[in-house]
Amino acid sequence: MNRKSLIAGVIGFGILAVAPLLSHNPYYIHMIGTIMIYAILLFGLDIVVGYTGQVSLGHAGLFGVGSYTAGVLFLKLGLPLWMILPASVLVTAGFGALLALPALRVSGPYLAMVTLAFGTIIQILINEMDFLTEGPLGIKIPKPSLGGMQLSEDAFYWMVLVLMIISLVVVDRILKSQLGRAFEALRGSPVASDCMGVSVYRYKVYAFVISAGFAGLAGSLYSYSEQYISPNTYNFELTVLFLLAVIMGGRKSRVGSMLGAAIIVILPKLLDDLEMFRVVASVLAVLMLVGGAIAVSKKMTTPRAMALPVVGTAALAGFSFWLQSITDWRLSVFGLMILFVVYYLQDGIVGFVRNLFVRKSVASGRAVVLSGGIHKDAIMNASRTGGGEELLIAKGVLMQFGGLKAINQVDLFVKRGTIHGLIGPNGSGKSTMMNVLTGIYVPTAGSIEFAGRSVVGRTSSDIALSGIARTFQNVQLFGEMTALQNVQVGLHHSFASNIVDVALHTSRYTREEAASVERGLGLIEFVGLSDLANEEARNLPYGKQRLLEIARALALDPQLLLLDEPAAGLTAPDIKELITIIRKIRDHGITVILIEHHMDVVMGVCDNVSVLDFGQKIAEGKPAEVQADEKVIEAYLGGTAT
Ligand SMILES: Nc1ncnc2c1ncn2[C@@H]1O[C@H](COP(=O)(O)OP(=O)(O)OP(=O)(O)O)[C@@H](O)[C@H]1O
Repeated sequence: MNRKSLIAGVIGFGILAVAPLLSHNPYYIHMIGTIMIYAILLFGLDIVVGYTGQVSLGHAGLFGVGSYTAGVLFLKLGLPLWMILPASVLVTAGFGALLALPALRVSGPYLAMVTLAFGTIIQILINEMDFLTEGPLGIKIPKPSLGGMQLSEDAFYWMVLVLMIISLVVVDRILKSQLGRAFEALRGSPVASDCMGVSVYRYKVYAFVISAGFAGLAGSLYSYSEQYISPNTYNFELTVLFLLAVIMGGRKSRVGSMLGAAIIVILPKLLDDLEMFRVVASVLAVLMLVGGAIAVSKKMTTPRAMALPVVGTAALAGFSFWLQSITDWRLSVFGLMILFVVYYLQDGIVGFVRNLFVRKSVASGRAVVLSGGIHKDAIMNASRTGGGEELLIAKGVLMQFGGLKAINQVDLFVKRGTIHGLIGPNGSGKSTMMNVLTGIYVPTAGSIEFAGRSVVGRTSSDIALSGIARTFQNVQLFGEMTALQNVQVGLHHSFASNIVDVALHTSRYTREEAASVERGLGLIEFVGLSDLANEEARNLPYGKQRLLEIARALALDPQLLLLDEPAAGLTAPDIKELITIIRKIRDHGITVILIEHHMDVVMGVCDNVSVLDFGQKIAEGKPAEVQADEKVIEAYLGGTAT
């Protein structure tokens, strides 16, 4: 956390801490308490929505599980607060796992439907299981006691504030650790994530379970806050409100979650009061006018693009003064505001403000100081045991897509410590072979052995961890992450620390994190991108992105590195540099399979070359032999071999 955020945080939380002393109106204190409770839930929901990019419509259900765990444990067993809070977290995390394990096998609209169904089932269960939950009657819970003393409204408020701050710190730490990077990576490119040994499915489930834990904590605090819980609270509207809060506040931001929580608690109340609504609509119109003027003057947008939101908010302000009563219009106005945010503030309020005022050449808040420790020899030497033997043995590999045989009975033998070229005309099956070797496709027939173990049928992440790393023909970087963070995802396997280490920043975690930064910078230096380590990957030129993919793949400490057209998009000097890099990689004992259309690269670095045409292997041998082969010249080089 930088100094400015720390000072802003201390001031903000300081104001929240003294609020009960300044305002003696219990209504407002209760309202702020509710916002803080919702914020705890939204910190967790943002992990799922903002970081892993999944849609969950089940969080009202999870919130309900947390509330009812607290309610039932109090009602039936009379347990104290210090037992009820962790129990609610654990039970809800368990329900989160129950939901996530089957649900996360699907994605997109299907996931939305499954989570929605979960929320509905929870509500029905709470209603029907009256032997446990008292059904529609609900459960009454008094304010909790601590040390034998029942907490007053103010004391409870302070407890919620402390728990919110702890939740914020824990979530922030998780998201800045290897776990957070895994969450972000699987959103950026699921296929690359799996091929870096970060199992997409497993980390989606982790994200869901962690998020459910926070929903459980929020739910149990809510039951104490309201002192009465009933099934109707945890309905579909609430789940939509939670999702909107994350989007409105701004995803991937803790401030955004707190802002979102404030909006969903305060806005409905504001819309109950016409005078208040007029004030809010007028302030919104002024903010939009000023914000729009700044954005246009900074050339971040065009006057034309700003015209509609400025006129729209001005019209809303005018409309508010024309209205006699707001009751009939409440839902329509709420809906309009939501539409406005979805259309014009897609990065939420925090994202909008950030774009407006912060000049970002560097990804916010995550720049790593480059001075000091760079790992001098960041590439691990691959084991050279029994040099010269075959590291990869593929026999009779067939990959069929419907009637098309993309690879047809191909044998491939790759010797340890060599650079093996795989060439052929467009559509000859080279990338398909890579995908088969890395578990993205399961071959229709044939066997593939890597370092004495079969690859067929294993998951991509398992294969990656066993020592096969790759780059992609269509670059698959994690675009919103910095170059260094991309490489750190490749170093995920070097972390043994768990979520507790991350939350407490134990010495094991801090040591591993520091080592991953050091090695990551070393690998970035190895591919010549040192001055771009803190740049978001999506902002790098295409050629540099390819080099970054190589650094990320090397982070896996592979024995075999598959390079899929690494020279595509590189300038002539960059290609020379690339050839040097590939040779240096081989010198570290790492075996390379190289797909490339640039013949000078293939001829310059490869020890052996296999040639594919229409899915079949038509030639194999030393580069010079292959170059002179009649069939190759006919099929691939078109008689222009030099
Ligand atoms: N998932 C898929 N479904 C159907 N057909 C596929 C699939 N993947 C590849 N193919 C087909 O398999 C054949 C081989 O494609 P592949 O991408 O492996 O060729 P390539 O040699 O890598 O070509 P290029 O040099 O253009 O990348 C092509 O005809 C392609 O359309």
